[in-house]
Amino acid sequence: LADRDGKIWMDGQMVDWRDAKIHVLTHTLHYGCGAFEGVRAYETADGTAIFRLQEHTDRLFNSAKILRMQLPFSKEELNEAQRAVVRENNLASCYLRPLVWIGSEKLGVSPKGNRVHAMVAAWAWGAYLGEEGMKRGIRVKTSSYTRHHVNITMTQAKASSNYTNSILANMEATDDGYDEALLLDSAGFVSEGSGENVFIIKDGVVYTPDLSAGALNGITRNTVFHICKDLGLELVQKRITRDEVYIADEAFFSGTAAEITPIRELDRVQIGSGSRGPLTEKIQSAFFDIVNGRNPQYAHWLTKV
Ligand SMILES: Cc1[nH+]cc(COP(=O)(O)O)c(CN[C@@H](CCC(=O)O)C(=O)O)c1O
Repeated sequence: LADRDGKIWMDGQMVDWRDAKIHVLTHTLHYGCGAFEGVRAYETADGTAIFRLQEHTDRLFNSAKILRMQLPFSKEELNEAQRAVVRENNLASCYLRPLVWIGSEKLGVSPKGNRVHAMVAAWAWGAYLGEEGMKRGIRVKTSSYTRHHVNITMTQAKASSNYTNSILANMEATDDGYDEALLLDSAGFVSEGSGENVFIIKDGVVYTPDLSAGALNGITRNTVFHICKDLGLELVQKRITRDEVYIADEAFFSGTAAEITPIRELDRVQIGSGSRGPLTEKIQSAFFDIVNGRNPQYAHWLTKV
């Protein structure tokens, strides 16, 4: 990803892609205390627009607050940086990665006195879990790694350091021939995927783990809440067990990168028909209508670049 043409917004300046470098003694590189966002821009009939930009920027600032990082830029500056990066790279649709990190003034556990930096990059990124998976559903394995306990890492922060847990879970699952991992919390209840929130559907009711299971408060998860309301589907947040997933009629992941990705089996147990379920398809279709600007009710969620 490092060797390409383009521009990256870095600490207030638009720099050439290949020049967007940091020193090897950068504090976050060693200790992982940084925060990031995953944001998507979609091509609408009215031009390219970033989906729920403000919510993502709000979460980035909340993540930084939780990590006791004082950001040197305002929310407005970060919003404008994201719009500019999409324009500067002439991207009709893309994935944006804002990142904030702690600089290289000194090492040692305490980063006090180190400068806090910010950057935004954007690039074209298709179906996170594959086009086929979006239609047919993917194969998921319950991870042998436990999702963070809510007081071991800060699960409402999209913190870089939280992702070693995700990386290991995802690599174990794909090494075992699956598409993604599903992590349980320290009490054994379903939490989320390595990079997604999870939903199941049973007898027409949509369920998702409540946030006490350590899942990130996903913006796409929240978008699904609105879609369920629009479709007249009851949505319940509750503790979910792995065997409730086995006997569900449908299941899917939600995320900015993953969008709405159906799950067709967990641990080689087929879920429902073993393919994308009918309600999942309705939710997925409603999602793409919204992000592509075809649903005027959600025009306020789209920020033109
Ligand atoms: C752990 C986790 N849980 C839930 C979500 C869904 O949150 P939201 O995007 O606000 O609906 C994401 C986003 N994962 C981001 C990073 C993916 C990556 O590979 O990096 C993303 O989807 O952009 C997570 O990383």
